Amino acid sequence: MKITNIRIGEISVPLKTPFKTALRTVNSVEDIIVEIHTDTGNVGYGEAPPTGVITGDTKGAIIGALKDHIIKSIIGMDIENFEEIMLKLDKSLVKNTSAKAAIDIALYDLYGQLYNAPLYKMLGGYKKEIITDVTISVNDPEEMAKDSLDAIRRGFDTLKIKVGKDASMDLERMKAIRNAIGYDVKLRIDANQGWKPKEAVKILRKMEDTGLDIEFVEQPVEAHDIEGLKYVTDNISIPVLADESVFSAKDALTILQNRAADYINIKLMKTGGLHNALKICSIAEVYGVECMIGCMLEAKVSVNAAVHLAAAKSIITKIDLDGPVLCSEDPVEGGAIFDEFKITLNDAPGLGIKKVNGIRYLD
Ligand SMILES: C[C@H](N)C(=O)N[C@H](CCC(=O)O)C(=O)O
Ligand SMILES: [Mg+2]
Repeated sequence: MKITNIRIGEISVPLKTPFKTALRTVNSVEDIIVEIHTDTGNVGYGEAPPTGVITGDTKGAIIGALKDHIIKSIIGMDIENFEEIMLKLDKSLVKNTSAKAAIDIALYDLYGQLYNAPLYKMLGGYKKEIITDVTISVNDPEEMAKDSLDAIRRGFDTLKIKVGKDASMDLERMKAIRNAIGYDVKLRIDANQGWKPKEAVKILRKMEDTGLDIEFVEQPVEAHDIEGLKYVTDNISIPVLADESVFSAKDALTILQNRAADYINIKLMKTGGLHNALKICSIAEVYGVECMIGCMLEAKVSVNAAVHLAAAKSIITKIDLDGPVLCSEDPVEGGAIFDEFKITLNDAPGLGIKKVNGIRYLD
């Protein structure tokens, strides 16, 4: 199964409501899609969202990385030589993890098709169904309480609450939500780097003292501030999950060796795809540290790949794969079925994607 052509396109999918974090506000998913075509007539699909404030990858940078570096380095190669293709992909240029992830995902899709097996079974096949949380955007406390109640009515039993914007309001936000929803639903919070270390400890201790029952706090401080992350982890009881601080397997090792966080959030757009995400799973297994699998604002192609990984690996115990349910439309035919909180895999080969509708080709 030789790679004969790699096509690049873009899709645009409006969100149901604006997505707001401490880092950005977004109204639609604007992602790059890749199709890897082979001499056997198979097509592998991949996707990359431009999340400049987190990965540094803009739309132009993703297209440039694909056209000027990555495609040239793997065209003509045989999917049977999978390890060799992955080495070429890694070495094609530094950083640019989103462009690499799009290609890595499409290659794994073809790898599954080559051996006629669904990807989650090839990676471990731990389960076939997973349950995701849903994100509540950062707004004023009343609106967040209302959005949380709506999410519970839709069946979600775990909410990921965005905080870290106008820090003085964060305690009020969480009190308003807890008062509205009661204690049967899990609340995890994500500050998206919005606090300083001492400020984070102050706010989180108040949340502890108020009995808000927070499952964990995600990325309280700036991504590069590992010392600050450790300071927060050492000084509160709520567990800390590292997100923007961990891109590579080496980053994960540094966090775990220093006990700078309690959990790791794996995202394919940070790792450069599944092959590096698998390395983080192995490191976490060695340390006995559970992982979350997350996504950026992504449609169903790349989130599908994350679903396969989540279903394959027992070390992934927390799921934040709500990208597709935040979208108002689904451009993807085939693949996993997203029914609000419940995500069910099927046993079609690879990712099981039949078609992506509405692609505007850029080649
Ligand atoms: C969409 C997902 N639930 C999420 O919250 N991801 C964010 C980053 C998303 C983005 O800005 O595109 C995160 O975990 O920080
Ligand atoms: Mg996060």
